Amino acid sequence: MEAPATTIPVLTSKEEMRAWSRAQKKKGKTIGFVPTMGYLHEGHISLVSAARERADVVVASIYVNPTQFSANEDFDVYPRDPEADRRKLLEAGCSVVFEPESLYHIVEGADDGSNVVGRESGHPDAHETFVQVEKLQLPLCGGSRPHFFRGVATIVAKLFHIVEPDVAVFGRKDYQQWRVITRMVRDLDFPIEIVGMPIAREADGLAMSSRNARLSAESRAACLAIPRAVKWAEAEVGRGAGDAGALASEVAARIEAAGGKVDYVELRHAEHLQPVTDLRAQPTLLAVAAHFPARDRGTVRLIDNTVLQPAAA
Ligand SMILES: Nc1ncnc2c1ncn2[C@@H]1O[C@H](COP(=O)(O)OP(=O)(O)OP(=O)(O)O)[C@@H](O)[C@H]1O
Ligand SMILES: CC(C)(CO)[C@@H](O)C(=O)[O-]
Ligand code: BAL
Repeated sequence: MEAPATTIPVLTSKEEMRAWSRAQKKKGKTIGFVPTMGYLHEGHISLVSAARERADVVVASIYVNPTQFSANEDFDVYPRDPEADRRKLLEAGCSVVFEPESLYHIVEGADDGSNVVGRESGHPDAHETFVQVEKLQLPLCGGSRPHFFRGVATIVAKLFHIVEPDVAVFGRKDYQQWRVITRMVRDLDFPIEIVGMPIAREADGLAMSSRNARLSAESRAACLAIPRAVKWAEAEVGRGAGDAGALASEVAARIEAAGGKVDYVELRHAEHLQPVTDLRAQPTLLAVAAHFPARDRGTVRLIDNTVLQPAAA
């Protein structure tokens, strides 16, 4: 009997990754794919498990994608721990990890290599092709991070071309991202099934997120106002509340009262993300983003959401 592997194979170039996937396909295997930015937690592992249930082999990628960050965001301090990530992925039954150094065209000697929005190379041969999901990318996280979904859709399209998966798994913590990718795949005919998995939470209710590691101790306690306000909203709508504006104001007030700085609290159609006013008319996405002080510098921006089900008539 073959001894179980003690390390996970790490692929670092596009060519190696594509060759691995094509070799699997030749053997008749289906490929599941979990794109991540690393610093993995149980939320990511739930996506790997979901991919394993749906495909014969599973690829996870770890790549902190510069084009979805602006120059004043946390690209440089984004938490990283590739050794721990590889151990967790091996344990979770992932087949290989794709850890490219850069996925953007580097012009030798002319490029700073960052591609962070606002500090890209101005070289005429630099990367300049982007995917935009024109309307779905605008509200919510796209409002406060206008560069964000352009970067996400572009890197996910590139990763799909390199990994060539049959199924790709995303978390519904990043609800709008899941909708944007689902729309991109439909509109651009990627032959890939997109799966959205529920939010994994800490025991006290906080949505798991790599960025939680940057919260100060005080913020870690205070930010529980977010999941508590989300739960309160679920109960209110269960009791028959219908006024979207009033519900959003109260959720925001609860987060601000705990010391958070609200970025947005919005109620939108769960599928196409258009604003809604009557919560009794359809399942409605309640999406929240708020800043709490970080332990190093600045703030940590946390997101959470739920789909509110109207009370039975
Ligand atoms: N708590 C969670 N439950 C389910 N899926 C999650 C959770 N957190 C992240 N994911 C999913 O994992 C994938 C990779 O996300 P990413 O690596 O950015 O992790 P993250 O914890 O969301 O990081 P960040 O703190 O930057 O938002 C995405 O599809 C994301 O939605
Ligand atoms: C999908 C993704 C890996 C693209 O960089 C990222 O946005 C994330 O981790 O959610
Ligand atoms: N999980 C979303 C990645 C980002 O906020 O950049």
